[in-house]
Amino acid sequence: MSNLTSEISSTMQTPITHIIFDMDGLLIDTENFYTEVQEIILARFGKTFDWSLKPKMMGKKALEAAKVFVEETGIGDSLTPEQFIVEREEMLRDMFPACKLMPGVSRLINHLRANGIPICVATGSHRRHFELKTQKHGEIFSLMHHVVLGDDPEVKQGKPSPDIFLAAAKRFEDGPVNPQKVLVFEDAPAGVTAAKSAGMSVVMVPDPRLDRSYHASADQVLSSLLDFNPSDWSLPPFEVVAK
Ligand SMILES: O=P(O)(O)OC[C@H](O)CO
Ligand SMILES: [Mg+2]
Repeated sequence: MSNLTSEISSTMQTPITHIIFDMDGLLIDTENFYTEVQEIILARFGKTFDWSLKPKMMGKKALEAAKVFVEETGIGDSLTPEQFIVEREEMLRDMFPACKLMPGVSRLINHLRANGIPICVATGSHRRHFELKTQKHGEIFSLMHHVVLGDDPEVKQGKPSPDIFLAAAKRFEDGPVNPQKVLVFEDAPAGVTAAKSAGMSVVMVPDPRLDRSYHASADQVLSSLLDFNPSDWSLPPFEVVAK
């Protein structure tokens, strides 16, 4: 995989004080499960699921993504968005509990906590999926100050609307936090748009299969959280391990 590490594209006016993490595809590898299940469903209709459709779905609330899926694949006469969700659900609920943390998550979260940087999660996932996905990752998620879910009453519209990030910025202990002081980590184009619309800075960690044209609105693009350098954002540096 080529290294994507890019220079920060905007000049920071205000130092970053708070961090918001996306979840699916950023903290945990669940986006691959969605892809796998959608491939299986489309195969039934003699069609293939590919990476031109994936970016239009990822990061969005379930029903919004389902509508895109049936419309764009032209299977709307045979499967409604609601039926698609039911069919997908049966497979996903068995897969989610086995999800893994993405590379670099543990090191980064523990580092930010150890340095007193307030952190939280803003995910399009609803409560039931969140519980399944985090079953084995309680330790990491317990380090988050709060979690805002896609079915939260304050999240009127899912990503790419800024609702979820603005709600997340309000709920920090010392909130509401000025969006200019917030750094968001995202993998999805809809999430990057949502964070930029909220007035926040964004580090994008995209799947390598995502077309590079989607990278343009992020402030920094990385191949992996392992490549994140806190000093780029005037955050406390990782400790150098003595040899
Ligand atoms: O990427 P997230 O965490 O906002 O999750 C969104 C959906 O549940 C999956 O695309
Ligand atoms: Mg995501």
